[in-house]
Amino acid sequence: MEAFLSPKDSARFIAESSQDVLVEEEGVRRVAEALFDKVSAKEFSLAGWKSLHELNPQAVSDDAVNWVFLADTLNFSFWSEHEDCKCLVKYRGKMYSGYWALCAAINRALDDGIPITSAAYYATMTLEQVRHVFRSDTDVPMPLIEERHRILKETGTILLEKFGGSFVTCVKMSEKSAQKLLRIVVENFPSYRDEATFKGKKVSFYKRAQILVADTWSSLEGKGDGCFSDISSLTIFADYRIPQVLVHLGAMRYSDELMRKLREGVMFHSGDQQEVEIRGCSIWCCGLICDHLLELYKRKGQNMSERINAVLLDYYLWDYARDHREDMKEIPIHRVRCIYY
Ligand SMILES: Nc1nc2c(c(CN[C@H]3C=C[C@H](O)[C@@H]3O)cn2[C@@H]2O[C@H](COP(=O)(O)O)[C@@H](O)[C@H]2O)c(=O)[nH]1
Repeated sequence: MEAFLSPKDSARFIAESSQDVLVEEEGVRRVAEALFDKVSAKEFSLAGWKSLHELNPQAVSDDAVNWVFLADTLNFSFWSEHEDCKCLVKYRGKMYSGYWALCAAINRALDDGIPITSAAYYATMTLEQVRHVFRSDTDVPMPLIEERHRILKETGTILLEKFGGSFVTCVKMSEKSAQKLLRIVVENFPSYRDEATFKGKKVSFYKRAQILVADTWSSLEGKGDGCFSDISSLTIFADYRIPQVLVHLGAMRYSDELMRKLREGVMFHSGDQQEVEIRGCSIWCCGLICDHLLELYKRKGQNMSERINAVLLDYYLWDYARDHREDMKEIPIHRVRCIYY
């Protein structure tokens, strides 16, 4: 059977023949120049994963790695039909939305003595128990709760049967290779197979699998089993926020026809040509931004390959998008209900 192109090769292929999404070379250069002084900031650092995000586990431990595995297994589709009517989770006096609502619900369950990060527990949860753990503090529930229940059972069962119930087993099997861990995840856990067919070719994005490897790297602080020698081989994670911020910053552009559909709130389906173009061009665009950033430092005699990679660029842009929601409201997200991002 024909193999899937890697996310990087998929992005190149998609960007070369994309019709409704364009990577703006001049915009890429401008974004790289604007980020030049940010590279040394904590928002662009591995340490920022913990220091900037109070809900992320702060310890270097097996529990933290299994927390990351659970969070990234459910890390998809948080957008709501109406911005002012969405799932919110209150945790320790603070309201969280979107992806952070998921993390707040996980930590709320742990505080309540529910072993939600243990595969032995989530492999056998009932739908009612899943509804309770991920309950919203508004009358808008977390989207796709039935799918989340199905994925918890499937993923938990596989982790128990093949890896002794802990994602740490997978990490150790990867022998400090990000690509090997990515392969272990995609080959063993079906819900992570974020793939499509584009103009006759089998392409992949592996958004949740790649962010799982990245978050594992961050949780282990890039040390010990998490000292991935090839972490720079990952691409950014093609979600629905990164495209929005790339268009907002002028590094990417949508055709008038696509922008009209986005503004009308048209629902796309995973694998649609325009949806694949948005995701593939986002990956390609960020790869070019990284390349240009490295080049700018190289011209100053500095090799920044340890400080600049797609993971850290992604984290920075994603957090930027979170903090500039109001500025970006003219650029609609693309709406897909799926389990991949
Ligand atoms: N590309 C990219 N996509 C990311 C993340 C994260 C969370 N990572 C955080 C954890 C540690 C890091 O420091 C990050 O701060 C979630 N998502 C995706 O966004 C969407 C949710 O958006 P909203 O509805 O606004 O919450 C949804 O598709 C989700 O899968 C990321 O980092 N990069």
